[in-house]
Amino acid sequence: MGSYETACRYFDQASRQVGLSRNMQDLLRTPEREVKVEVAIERDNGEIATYIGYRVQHDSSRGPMKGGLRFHPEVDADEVLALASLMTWKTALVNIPYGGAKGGISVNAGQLSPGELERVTRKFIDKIYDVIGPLKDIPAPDMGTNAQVMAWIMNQYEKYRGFNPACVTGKPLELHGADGREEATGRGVAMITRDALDHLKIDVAGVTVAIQGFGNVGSYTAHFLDEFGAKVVAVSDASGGIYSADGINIPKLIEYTKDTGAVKGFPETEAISNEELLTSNVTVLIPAALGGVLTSENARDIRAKCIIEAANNPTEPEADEIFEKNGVVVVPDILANAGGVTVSYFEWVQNRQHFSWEKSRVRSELDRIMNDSFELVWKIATDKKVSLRVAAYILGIGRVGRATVLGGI
Ligand SMILES: NC(=O)C1=CN([C@@H]2O[C@H](COP(=O)(O)OP(=O)(O)OC[C@H]3O[C@@H](n4cnc5c(N)ncnc54)[C@H](O)[C@@H]3O)[C@@H](O)[C@H]2O)C=CC1
Ligand SMILES: O=C(O)CCC(=O)C(=O)O
Repeated sequence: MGSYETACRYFDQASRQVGLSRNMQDLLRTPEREVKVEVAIERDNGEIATYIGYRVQHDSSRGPMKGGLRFHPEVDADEVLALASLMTWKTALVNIPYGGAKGGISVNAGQLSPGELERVTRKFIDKIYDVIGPLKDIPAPDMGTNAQVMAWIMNQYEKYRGFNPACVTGKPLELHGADGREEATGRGVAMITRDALDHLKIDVAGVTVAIQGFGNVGSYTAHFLDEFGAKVVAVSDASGGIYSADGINIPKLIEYTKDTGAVKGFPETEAISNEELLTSNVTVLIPAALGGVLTSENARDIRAKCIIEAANNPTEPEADEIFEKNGVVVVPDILANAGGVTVSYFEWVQNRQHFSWEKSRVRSELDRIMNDSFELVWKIATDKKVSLRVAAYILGIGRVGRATVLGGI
């Protein structure tokens, strides 16, 4: 099943619950604009390399469109559309004044030199600068991109439009970034994990956790869960996984990966595969890498009581049904990983006001929004006797639907 078909299946389930008409469903699910561009650069060896870049602007009924930019070889039009639609429901769920968008380039960023990566980024902005902007569509980091890439985006955009830091978020602190954005998605995932465990009457202290992916989101999730006293026993990245029944020393692992670039070979752990990580004997499983990793093939083997979707779109609908039947609690991506876009919103607000906040303010506002959103979704799920995913979509779709009706088309 394609990524967008998966996203639509979840949208359809919630639409049926709220009794959305067929015409309204068509309107809400159809993207406003899909952009596909050639991104050609000269490589360091003088050869020409051509990549394809995408930006999908899904919905703007609640405000400028917002969403990350992914550099990964598997990026394609279907995946970017799916991710853009998730952004629409996510920004509505946490009630920040944005619509949804997403972008990406089908490229293996790890195989490019810093200079090549910069040229790819700048060329992409040359191709799309006229459709993005602080009041139109604001990119941010996602897989394979970081604060440096956001700095190049800002600089390139400003060559056309003049000083305008609110045109992109997730920037370095020295270039109008928000203190707290880098950690925000992982911090939000950890907060939501603690909220879910509280409702399940499980103490976060000592709870066993497995995390797939140890990039921005996975490593900060591990950091905050470790601070809360959880026992992270398994972690993986694209190079494979590591396991320790006694719990992995997360601060040391973070230092180790800064030096080596991978979790592989971390002392006092045993090597496991990514598939073994997913089925390891833990209470909490956190996919924090690619989409589509929990499938009908492996869902019955998952032993976790609770899955927190830090990654976007990690669960195929068949797997979701199996989890529901087996009583596995799944906190959906549009709630679990909304901390990143929430602090992106704070960064944009600061840039537009030319006034920066203390990190303590960023953290406390983030924590409040994440906790309030979780409680609201939990209540809808309980009242309507639906899964947390359907409840999260009901909340998001309801807000987008009402804005669309009030504003008109
Ligand atoms: N960066 C952000 O603020 C946000 C990210 N997300 C989602 O979180 C997920 C991770 O994003 P980031 O941490 O930003 O990306 P990243 O590029 O910083 O890290 C990705 C991690 O996934 C690992 N990985 C890649 N392929 C893998 C594979 N086949 N098996 C296991 N691990 C693999 C990489 O080695 C790396 O550790 C994505 O699904 C992204 O859409 C969601 C919300 C916000
Ligand atoms: O920070 C942002 O604006 C977007 C983050 C993102 O791409 C996501 O939540 O999936």
